[in-house]
Amino acid sequence: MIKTKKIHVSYGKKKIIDSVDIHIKEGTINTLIGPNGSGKSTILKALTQQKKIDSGEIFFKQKPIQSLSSMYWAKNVTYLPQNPKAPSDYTVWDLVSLSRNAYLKWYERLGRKDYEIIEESIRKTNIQDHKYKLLSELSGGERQRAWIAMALAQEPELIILDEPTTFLDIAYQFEVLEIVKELNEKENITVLMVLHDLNHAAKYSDNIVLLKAGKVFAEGTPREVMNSENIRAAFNIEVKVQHDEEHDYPLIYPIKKAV
Ligand SMILES: Nc1ncnc2c1ncn2[C@@H]1O[C@H](COP(=O)(O)OP(=O)(O)OP(=O)(O)O)[C@@H](O)[C@H]1O
Repeated sequence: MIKTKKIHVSYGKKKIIDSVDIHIKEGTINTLIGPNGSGKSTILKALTQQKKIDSGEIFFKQKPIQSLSSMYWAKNVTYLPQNPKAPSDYTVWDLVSLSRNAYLKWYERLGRKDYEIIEESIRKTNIQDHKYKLLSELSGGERQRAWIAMALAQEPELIILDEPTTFLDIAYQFEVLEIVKELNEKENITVLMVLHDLNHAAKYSDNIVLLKAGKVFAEGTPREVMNSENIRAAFNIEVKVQHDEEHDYPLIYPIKKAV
């Protein structure tokens, strides 16, 4: 679905992303991990054309992204930044309904199908009890679900999430990631996200891209990427990685900072 070929990105004279190749297969969950400042958000911004690349190519379904119209992009790809902002007088329903604009001509109003999709998105993200509440009245976890409902109502093929679990307690973190997994499995939405929690990345991803200083240090399945050598080299910490029979993904136990 997305393929990058040797992309380079800078801020001013400072090179941030250095020859990065990423392959995102349709129908999979992909996670970028890496230390602070390794370039995860910058890659998401490059993929969503908010940050110009110096060189290289980015393809969405084999087409160069710069050749795609903003309307095509709005219908197919949703990007949720780290701290998405909406007017404080918006209710959950108002927020979710915004997504349907991509499907309407300027003179059209929401139709029956739009209402159905809005209600369904609210239901699937389990936020129906709060749908007429102001966003400012919600907890962090509820607000995050409202944003995911908005993303879903857009009926995208690809959802891009930058740290969707930041500021959430452990229960909400799981809830949000379970919703993401469900959207992937039931709606076949491809997911690309940034996560900081290595165990969450290992549990929820089909493919992990480990970044270090703007380069891809390792890429592959959680089992391929999440080993103590890779984690030590990228994060400078000692970890124990366990593969037990019960879990089909590696469990990572941080031990201490590496010396
Ligand atoms: N607007 C900007 N102007 C200048 N430098 C920037 C800008 N945004 C990011 N950078 C720099 O680019 C580098 C990569 O930042 P980026 O936000 O992509 O990293 P990240 O891996 O997402 O980090 P974090 O885990 O802390 O969110 C950092 O050194 C950062 O200081």
